[in-house]
Order: sequence, then structure tokens, then C-alpha cells
Amino acid sequence: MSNYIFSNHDTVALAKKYDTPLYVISEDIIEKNATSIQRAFARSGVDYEINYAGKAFLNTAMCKIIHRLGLSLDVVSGGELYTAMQAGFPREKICFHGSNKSIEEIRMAFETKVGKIVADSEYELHLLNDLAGEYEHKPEILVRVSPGIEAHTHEYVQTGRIDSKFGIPLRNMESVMGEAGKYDKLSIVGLHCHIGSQIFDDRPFLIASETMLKLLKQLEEKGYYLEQLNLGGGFGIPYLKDDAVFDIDAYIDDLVTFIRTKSEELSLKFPKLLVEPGRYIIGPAGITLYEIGTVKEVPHTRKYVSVDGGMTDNPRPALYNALYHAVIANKTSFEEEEEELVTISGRCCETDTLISDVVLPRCEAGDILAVLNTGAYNYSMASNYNRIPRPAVVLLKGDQDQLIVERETYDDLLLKDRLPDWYAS
Ligand SMILES: Cc1ncc(COP(=O)(O)O)c(C=O)c1O
Ligand SMILES: N[C@@H](CCCC[NH3+])C(=O)O
Repeated sequence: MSNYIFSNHDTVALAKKYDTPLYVISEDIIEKNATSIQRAFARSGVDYEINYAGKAFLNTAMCKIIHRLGLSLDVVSGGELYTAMQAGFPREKICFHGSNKSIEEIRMAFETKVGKIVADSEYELHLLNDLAGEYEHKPEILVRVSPGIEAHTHEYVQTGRIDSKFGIPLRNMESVMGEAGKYDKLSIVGLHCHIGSQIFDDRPFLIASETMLKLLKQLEEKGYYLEQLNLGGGFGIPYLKDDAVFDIDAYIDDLVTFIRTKSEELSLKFPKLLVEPGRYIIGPAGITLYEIGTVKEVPHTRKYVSVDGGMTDNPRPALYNALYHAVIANKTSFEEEEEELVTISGRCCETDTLISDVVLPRCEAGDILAVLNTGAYNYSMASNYNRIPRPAVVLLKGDQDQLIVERETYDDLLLKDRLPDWYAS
């Protein structure tokens, strides 16, 4: 019986070699996804920049990959910025985001001389302006706007609505920005918006771009000549076999044509376009391997198949009711009568269902379960709940496989523990 092959690698062999649970990431798939966006933009002939959204998956190896592929990097915290700097990522290609950056983080961004900072609020514009005077380096500043757009995605990952913590509400933008010169220490070069994540429909992106172009025009009338427009990330990926596929070529073509037309209508210079995809690049490039343990049948109700990971390595089903597809990696060919409907449960002290109601070949202890499309927001959102160490991450490239993040140990869990004096002796 042949095993499940991911990016030309035998996943059962990977599970044996590195143990489970295991995140497996394919550099070849990352490259394919990133270049598909690059090619679509390059064909359109416009000035563009692709910022990989590090929040989806980031570590030093990923920074190296992103740099090799010629992408820029969007970081949202001091921790992500530190990782990028330690990996030697070029500072000028880093864009520093965050809805509530601390003063220390803003200083860190100035000191590390990042290329861009996205200001998320009026408070932050003032803060940036106050601090900028202390530094010679002037990062390009983009101002994040919440454009008031409802994207059809899970409510928790919609970020462009008016009722959102992110960005400056569209209607406040003119008064917040005031006349050019108000933020005299800043080099404000553009606007930013991000309407949400896991979006398949072009239209909300086009509506957002129109809104932003109109705003660019209004600001031009106040003396701001802003030449960059960052439309965020959010391109959806298919998690299940029948899910839609986001057509990146069609999207970029439609977007560029649309912006061309609207810019002409508004007598506006075509802006430099920036996008910030995370999930689209890394999501399909990752799978998670687990070993099946307990199989419990509740008669006439449900069969629970428990694996050796759970909401600690993939909190998305618990957080967003996210759906995943899985296969038994060591049972890829089987007869229909061997199939059964099961629910995959995690090992946490919670009802941490990873996948409810999935049809799989008969599951037995010792089988290897591969959950597909777990590259984005799994490793980066993992926790140590129940004092469970985080899994290792293995990177595949061609026929090579190498650890890029070691499995955490029980001792790692104790690293930051301290005993108060009254228990220390
Ligand atoms: C500001 C911003 N940019 C980029 C992203 C990346 O989104 P995605 O991974 O859906 O492409 C997010 C996450 O939703 C975000 O909040
Ligand atoms: N973490 C979310 C996406 C939102 C991330 C960025 N705003 C997910 O797993 O789908």
C-alpha cells in the first residue's frame, strides 16, 4: 500500500524520522505560490511590491525563503521584527505593522531602520511624529484606513469594517490628516487597507481600491501627494476538495484595469500597488502529521479518533470553526467498504475537535493522519496549553528534508519558570 506523498516526499517516512505531531512545509510550494503573484503583477506592467505577511508563518528559515524569492516582509510585532533582523532580512524591505505598537516597538523600528511603518491610528501618527525627530532614518509611513467594507468571510477575520479596531475610519481621515505638513517629521507616502482574510470574491477588493483612490484624491487636494496604495492581503485558499480557488491572475488583471480606469477618472497618478498575502503563500505549503491513538465508538452516534496534537498546534477549528481535509497517510488505497465517518479529536483537555465528520479508511492506533493546508496560522498561532510542547517544523526542498524548528521539550516549558523566595529553598 503506497503512502501519502506531499511535495514528492513520503509523509510516513517523515513522521518516522521526525516523530509526530509534525509541521511539514514545502519550500517548492511556497515558491510556486509566491511566483504566481509576482508573475501576475509583472505581466500587468505596474509598479508593485509584495509584502509576505509574516503573521501567517514566520521563523528565521522562512525569512531566508522570502528574501530569496525577492519579496518584502510585513511584521506586526517586535518579536517578528527581531526574527527578521536575526535572519539578516534586508531592513529596507521590512514593513512594520500593528494596531497598538508600543513605544519600545516604534523605537525598535526606527533603530533597525525599517523601510516602512504603517500607522494604525491618529494616536500613533502623533506618537510617530514625536519620536521621529530623535532619529535620522525616516521610514516611509503609510496610514491604515478602515474603509467600511464587509468582506464575505468569518466575522472574526473581517478587518475593514467601520466597527473594527483596525485603522482610521474613512470618514475621519480628512480631519485626522489635516493639511499636509501637520506631521512634519514624517514622510507619509501612502495609504493602507486590509479588508479581511480568506476572501474569494474580487469585488470587495475592487470596492476597497475605489474607496482608497477617492481618498487619495481628497488628500491630494489637501496637499498630500501619496504615491503608494497597499491593499492588504486576504486571498483565499481551498481547504476542502470542493472549495473555490482564488484566481490570482484574474484578480490582478481586474484590479490593475479597474485602478487604471478609476485613476484616469479622478485625474490621479496610478499609485505603486502593494499587497500583503500570508495565507495564499504559505497555507497550501504546509501539512501537519499526527499519530492516531485512541479510537472510541459511541454506539449509533459517532466515532472519535484522537491524535497526538490538537488545538495547541491548530487552534483554527476552535477559534473560527475552520474546516480541514485529512488523509490517513499510510492508507492511500482502500476499498469503499473500508471507509468510515469519524471525528478527529485533539489530545487537549477540551473538546478540541480538529475535523468533525470526515470520511477516512478505517482508523487504527499507530496510523499517521495528515491534515492538509495547515501552513498558515497553525505554527504561528500554536500554544503550550496543557503544558504541551510545540511540534517541530520540517522544511522540504526538492528531495531534501531538514528541521527548521526543533520540537519543544519539557525543559523548554520550564525555561521561564521562577520560584518565589518562599518556595525556592
Ligand atoms: C494588515 C494585514 N495584512 C495582511 C494580512 C494577511 O492576510 P492573509 O493571510 O489572509 O493574506 C492580515 C491578516 O488578515 C492583516 O491583518
Ligand atoms: N489568524 C486568522 C486570520 C487573521 C490574521 C490576520 N489579521 C486565521 O487563521 O484565519
